[in-house]
Amino acid sequence: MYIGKKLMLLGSGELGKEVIIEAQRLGLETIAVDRYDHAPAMQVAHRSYVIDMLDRQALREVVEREKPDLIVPEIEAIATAELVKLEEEGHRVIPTARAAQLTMDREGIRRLASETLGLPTADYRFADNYEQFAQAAREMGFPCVVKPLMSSSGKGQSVCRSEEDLDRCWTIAMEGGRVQQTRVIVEAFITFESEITLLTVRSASGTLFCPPIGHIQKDGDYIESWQPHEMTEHQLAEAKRIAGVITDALGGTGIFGVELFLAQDKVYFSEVSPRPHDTGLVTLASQNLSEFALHVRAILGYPIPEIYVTAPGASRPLKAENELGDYRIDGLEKALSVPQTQLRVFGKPVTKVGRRMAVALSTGSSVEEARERASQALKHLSIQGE
Ligand SMILES: Nc1ncnc2c1ncn2[C@@H]1O[C@H](COP(=O)(O)OP(=O)(O)OP(=O)(O)O)[C@@H](O)[C@H]1O
Ligand SMILES: NCC(=O)N[C@@H]1O[C@H](COP(=O)([O-])[O-])[C@@H](O)[C@H]1O
Ligand SMILES: [Mg+2]
Repeated sequence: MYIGKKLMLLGSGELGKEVIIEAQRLGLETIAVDRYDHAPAMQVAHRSYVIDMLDRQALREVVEREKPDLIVPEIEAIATAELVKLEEEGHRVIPTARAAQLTMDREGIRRLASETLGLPTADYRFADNYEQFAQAAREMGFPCVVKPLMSSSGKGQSVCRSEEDLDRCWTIAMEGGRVQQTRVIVEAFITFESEITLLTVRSASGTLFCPPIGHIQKDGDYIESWQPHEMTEHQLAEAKRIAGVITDALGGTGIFGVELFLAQDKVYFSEVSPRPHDTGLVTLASQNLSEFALHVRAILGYPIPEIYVTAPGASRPLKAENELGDYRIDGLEKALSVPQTQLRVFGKPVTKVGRRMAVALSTGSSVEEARERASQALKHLSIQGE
């Protein structure tokens, strides 16, 4: 068997599963790492390890044991200081160890974007304890958005609507972060018309932008995405400018999900993932090369001659409503009877409230048709306890 290089994925969820599949298509040997066993990407990788990825020593041990050519972070919560050291010692971290470190928590990336690069963002304050938090919220005004520094998919996030809401929001933030810490960010609430992810690829072919992906979020997590999203010429130009500036500052090669809010006359930078983005799952159906294929091509230094939408597409994730140790997903047959529709079932070992378990992907002759189909397909799916 020809195996070119060894790729180690740090984080092995649904996004990583697709990365591993694409890596294997180009002949790579793949290793999946995560904090729990039987994670989605582990089910398709050549080998896997279960470690606490926030533990510097555990991370070093697995890297030294496998000596991968490429270390590919898939989630934020990794001991990124150790990644910086490993990079200094000659290991290659995607896109760069500094990018992983800056985006690991909200403070690094927000200060870089706003204070160093001068990109437009919501006003914000950081707070270390309840008193500072209450003061920050009053300064931002109500409503404002409260988030733990290290969390994703909306965990620990809430909108604080009034003085009376402070206690509730503080408790949510303290209970929802990925690590035990009290520091939070309080952001001014932006009333936007729509929000997008501008997938941006840094590659041997230069910096390329995918057509914009529109999405809707509920409780800080995405519930629907579609591509392409309609934007004015001015909005698109500004979105590309912002994405170009932030991805140049992070450097390296690979795909980045640049999250932007589109308001009446302004485009705001929200955050960036230096890796495939959940809303970009739609590209599995709608693009000539998915965001996962693009990530792998870019990090291997291969050319990307063009990126285009093959058909307008939409995605709808299936989220669990209960915590179940043993579960099955019902309704696949009906969902797959919807025209131009595919499913990805992630194979996560257990459900949790709000956990994304599968996704419906549809295309159509218009974004509206694709959205309608994905929503039809999703309605057929349900999660049952065994
Ligand atoms: N300042 C804000 N004003 C208005 N809405 C906001 C603001 N910040 C976040 N949101 C809403 O909450 C969503 C999630 O926020 P954010 O992307 O910061 O969270 P996250 O936990 O990092 O999510 P993910 O990791 O899935 O990208 C945004 O996409 C947006 O819909
Ligand atoms: N917004 C970031 C995102 O979507 N990340 C994706 O979710 C997985 C964690 O899922 P889990 O919490 O269900 O284990 C991550 O591993 C990644 O694939
Ligand atoms: Mg986000």
